[in-house]
Amino acid sequence: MSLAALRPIVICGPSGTGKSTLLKKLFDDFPGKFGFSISHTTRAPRPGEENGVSYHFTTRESFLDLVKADGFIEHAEFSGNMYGTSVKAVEDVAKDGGKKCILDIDTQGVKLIKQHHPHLNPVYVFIAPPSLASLRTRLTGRGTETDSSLSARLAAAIGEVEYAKTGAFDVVVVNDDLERAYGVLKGIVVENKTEGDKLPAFEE
Ligand SMILES: Nc1ncnc2c1ncn2[C@@H]1O[C@H](COP(=O)(O)OP(=O)(O)OP(=O)(O)O)[C@@H](O)[C@H]1O
Repeated sequence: MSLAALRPIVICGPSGTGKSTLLKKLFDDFPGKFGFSISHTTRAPRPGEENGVSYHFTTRESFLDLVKADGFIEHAEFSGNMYGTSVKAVEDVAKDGGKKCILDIDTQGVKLIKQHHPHLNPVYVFIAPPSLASLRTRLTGRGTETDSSLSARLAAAIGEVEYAKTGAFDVVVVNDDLERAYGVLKGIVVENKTEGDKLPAFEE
């Protein structure tokens, strides 16, 4: 398949909106068609982890060199180790792996790609909840949140929805009924369709 047909797919949407659920269905249905990029990290490999497979293991010095060279789409430090998604790792999924790269990132990451790495030319997909009330129900139902993490995620969701309202995404998928939403997502990422759903007004 041509590299143009293997444009990376950026999947973005509020926490709890169902991104992982939808992507799991896609990976299960189309084994070998999609891939995630391999991240860089400065942490030491654990037993069984292979360089270039689990992660690109690197020294802090080379990691920082790559940061300076604007080689990362996003990077962050967690408990003393640096982690990042490099531009090259995303390109390699198509070039070396022959797969479409799926990037599950937040709106900050979307903004960084648009500002610093537009040549990646991804298809930007926003996964929207049907309403903020349903997002609250899903996050509560998942059983992973405390009161404060729930409030933080809902506050972040409002900011993400506001960003989506600016037209930053090529296409929107409203995850109301899972099978219906999956059908729309599949149309976009497998059949290269450009029609999605209308972004809800979120006026509650
Ligand atoms: N269409 C749907 N209808 C009802 N529940 C759903 C639907 N899609 C997903 N869910 C449920 O909503 C919860 C959140 O889904 P999921 O974990 O996939 O969200 P996420 O967007 O990946 O969140 P995060 O960004 O925090 O990883 C899960 O419990 C999931 O089973």
